[in-house]
Amino acid sequence: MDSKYSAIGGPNSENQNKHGFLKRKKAIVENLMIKKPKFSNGTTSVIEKNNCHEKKGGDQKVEIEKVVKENLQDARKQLPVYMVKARLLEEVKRNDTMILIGETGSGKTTQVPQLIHEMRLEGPGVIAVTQPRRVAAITIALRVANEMNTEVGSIVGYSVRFEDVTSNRTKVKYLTDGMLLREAIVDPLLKKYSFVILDEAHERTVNTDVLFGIVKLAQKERINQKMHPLKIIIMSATMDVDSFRKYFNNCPVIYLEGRSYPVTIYHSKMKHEDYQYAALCTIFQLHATTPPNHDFLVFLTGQEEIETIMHNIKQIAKETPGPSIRVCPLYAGLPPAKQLQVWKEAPPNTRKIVLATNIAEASVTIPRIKCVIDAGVVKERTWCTRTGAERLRVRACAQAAGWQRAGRAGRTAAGAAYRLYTAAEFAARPQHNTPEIIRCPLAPTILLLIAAGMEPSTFPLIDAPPEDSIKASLVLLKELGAIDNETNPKLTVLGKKMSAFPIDPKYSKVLLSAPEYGCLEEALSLVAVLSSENVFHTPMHKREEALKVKQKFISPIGDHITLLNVFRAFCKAPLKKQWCKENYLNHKNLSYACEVRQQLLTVCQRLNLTVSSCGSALDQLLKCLLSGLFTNCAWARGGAGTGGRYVTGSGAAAALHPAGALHAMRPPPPAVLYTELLHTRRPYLVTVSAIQPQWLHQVAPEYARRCRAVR
Ligand SMILES: Nc1ncnc2c1ncn2[C@@H]1O[C@H](COP(=O)(O)OP(=O)(O)OP(=O)(O)O)[C@@H](O)[C@H]1O
Repeated sequence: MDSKYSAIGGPNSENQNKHGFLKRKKAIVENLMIKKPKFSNGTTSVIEKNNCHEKKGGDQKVEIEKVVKENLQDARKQLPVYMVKARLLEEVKRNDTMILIGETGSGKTTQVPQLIHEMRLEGPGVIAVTQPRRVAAITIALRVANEMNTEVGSIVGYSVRFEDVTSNRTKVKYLTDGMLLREAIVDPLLKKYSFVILDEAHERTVNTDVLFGIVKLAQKERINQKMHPLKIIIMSATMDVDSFRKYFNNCPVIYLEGRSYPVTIYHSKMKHEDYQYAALCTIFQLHATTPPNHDFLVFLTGQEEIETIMHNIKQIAKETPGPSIRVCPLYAGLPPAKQLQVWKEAPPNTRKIVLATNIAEASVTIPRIKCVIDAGVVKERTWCTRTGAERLRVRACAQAAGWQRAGRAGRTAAGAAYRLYTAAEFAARPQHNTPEIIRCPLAPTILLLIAAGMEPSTFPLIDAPPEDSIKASLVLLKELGAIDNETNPKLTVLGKKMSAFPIDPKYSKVLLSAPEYGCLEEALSLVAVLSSENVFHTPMHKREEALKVKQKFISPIGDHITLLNVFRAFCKAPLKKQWCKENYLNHKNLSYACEVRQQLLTVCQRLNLTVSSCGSALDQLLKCLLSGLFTNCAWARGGAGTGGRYVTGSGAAAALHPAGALHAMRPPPPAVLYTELLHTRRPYLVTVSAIQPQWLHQVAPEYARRCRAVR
């Protein structure tokens, strides 16, 4: 491991202040002038030399496309996986279950399914390849279709939430782990598939963990029923092999050696208090010293942070010599079409800087990325079973994530990864992430398991979640009316309908109750907005102005109606982009909410629900919301101070979030309904509406009795 890198222009006493980067811009530019580090240049790959073909026309275009296709095949053949294909296929034939470990970029995700298909080992069945993230499933399917010289949606397809690009001809199907899980509800034996390849197993998302159990049971049952066998392949570059091997009955583990291109890792020589600032410094130092065709990928924690840094890069770039810069954000809440912009080639002499969360961490290849800048942090949610509070915190990511991130450089040429933390800090980190199943609410997963006919208490999991977490989720599902009892749960008619929606059961209950309150029109809009990221855009430098504009949407009833006002106004606005800009709203997130609404409406229509509007009777909408979110009530405690002090149904004390519509209300409402109990610096109720205390007794009498003691 190399430690040549010392983070350049890192924070010092002069330029450290708490007012954002713009005040530091001068310091950054000055630092650039004085210290120019010597970093090695990358090399150019065959694919890269030819990927300008789309701009040419006529015969020349056809000619160039042919060369690109040939080069794609040449590039494939150079991949470590391809080089050992005969041996690998032997192992695939011989074993029903196997674990495949290979370096990032060795060709596991793109090649293994293709090789299996080329030999027709899948027979009449389909090869499913799961990915924890939709952007990976889509881009890999596009790449593999290209390599196989076919259109995506025919032999190669993908299926992600709200988008299915497959057909009867599809033999290699990339899909998110959540989608395969949903398919398992309808067909727990996964009969359509002859292979299930679970990729990026180290990520340990709750969906992948559950799928491990589903495929294990399906494989066994298919043998019992003398059906065609189900082959299982577990893949990763960085996983905890021993526990997986034990779980899969000591199946063989195949190690692949070699990677496509080298990645040099550089660690910071000193610790950074402020990783955002260190990231900016590093971006501009590398910008000054690397050729323009070296694109950068920077790992940060979330949308707001990405947008702030994007703004700062654009400002600093105006005063910085060198090639032009194109900044591309990449985070989960970004609408899918916007996410794919990242794969568009930048114009000549322009450097692309991708600012991403961990969604770009595994599986994806963004061509031309030669420098990865890794802040080494991730935003993680943990859940407290007792209070129902979610804690959102930025924490150091595991070593496995560090390796995955570094692996995003060196995909199409040699690359480098700059870690904004020291080698000692890296060594002190845990090797793997805590599995998500240990720290997240389980009601959605348990509902899916029951819907698939599984028994939650005996379901085989690699790591069992805490017992109280399972119990709390069963109690919630019972109170939502999704199951008949908690000890030997069976799905009710309502529960079956709830499992048809690809959303949290609390929200599917809201939609299913809406016809009773005559407000499905509004409920659909509200659930769609709540399913998307923050619709308000409050830039740091225009905060006052943004808050002033927000006032026109604010409802005295609270944040839910405020959100509905925003969404309705957005739908009516003719020039949406311009309108959002003027109103400090996030156009991307509102557009995404529109797409989600359409999808949810389709499910409602399939279930024959009556879509009607409650007009100005907004109490109806709040009662309907309460039918799904009744566990999210809080009551004012005496001596209401700033923001109001509340206690939730589970006894947690929390304050109204300062950004909420009710924060300044005096006196604070006696009872509220909140969407989230979030613990950042202190516990806050987020997205809150005022309700009448007696509504809870009308809407959820059983729960109201249970939590009376707390109040
Ligand atoms: N969209 C793409 N554009 C250009 N090259 C690509 C693309 N996708 C894959 N490749 C090439 O194929 C190689 C293998 O990618 P693949 O995703 O199969 O590797 P992997 O072993 O699964 O890596 P990881 O563990 O990081 O997911 C990449 O290193 C890159 O050279």
